[in-house]
Amino acid sequence: MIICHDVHKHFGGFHAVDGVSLEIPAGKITGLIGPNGAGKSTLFNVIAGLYPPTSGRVTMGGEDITGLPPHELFAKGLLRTFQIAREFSSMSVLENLMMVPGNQIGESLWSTWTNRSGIAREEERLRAKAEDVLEFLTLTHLRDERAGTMSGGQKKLLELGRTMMVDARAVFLDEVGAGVNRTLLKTIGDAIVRLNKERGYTFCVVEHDMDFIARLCDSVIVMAEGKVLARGAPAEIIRNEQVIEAYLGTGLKNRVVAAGPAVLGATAP
Ligand SMILES: Nc1ncnc2c1ncn2[C@@H]1O[C@H](COP(=O)(O)OP(=O)(O)OP(=O)(O)O)[C@@H](O)[C@H]1O
Repeated sequence: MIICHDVHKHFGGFHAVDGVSLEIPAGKITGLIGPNGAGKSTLFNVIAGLYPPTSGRVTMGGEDITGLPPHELFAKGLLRTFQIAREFSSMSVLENLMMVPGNQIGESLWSTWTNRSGIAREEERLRAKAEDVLEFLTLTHLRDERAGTMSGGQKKLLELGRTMMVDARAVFLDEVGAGVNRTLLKTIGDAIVRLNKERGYTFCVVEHDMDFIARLCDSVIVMAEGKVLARGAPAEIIRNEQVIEAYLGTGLKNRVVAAGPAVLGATAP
């Protein structure tokens, strides 16, 4: 379980995250939603070690991980993906996956002279693992394509695949559905559910598409203006008046309740 204890992140006088305490239960899929500028990405960045918090603590499984750099969190199995997928565009899809695990034997110049068979075995192991990941994500047909030629949605699947090359425990996904077509979004959603059910991944998902959140998440945390506004099952959250007001303003709330969840899926004004 990952717990934020009264986390603050200030940029000058601006309180982007303003006293957030929340729990992300192990082995569950938790949604993090809120209007634009609510502080979701900033909180992700604090948890994933990209920003030190101004104050407060983050723990994982009882261990204090506050302010640890991303590579140390990566080694502990905590990974964050980005709104814009980052791939090595001139390398093949397969090579992008094989790049992920750090400290490969072949990375040291000395070992390239002294341990050639060890390097070959390591490469074979990585290749087999990458092939498994491609099959899991239904990307095998793209294995030799240059990653830069993939569609936005395929790049997001590849990013999910990169988390599978290491023993991830907790994965933070930032707007994995943004700009992705419905078919690929379903593939991404299915992969998340399978990783959760079959491999025990813990997920925390920032997403504006409420249908996607409702399909995937066990519970949803709502942030607004740097604070936690509400927490509950997706069905409760889409009917929570405070949440609707935070997204759209009081005057529109009756229309939202009548229209159902998809309206919350629209990017807030
Ligand atoms: N590095 C920064 N310096 C100054 N202000 C920042 C910085 N990063 C974020 N902010 C501000 O903090 C607030 C919260 O931004 P954040 O990106 O965390 O919101 P968000 O909930 O993820 O929004 P969105 O859904 O639009 O991605 C915004 O007002 C943003 O302008």
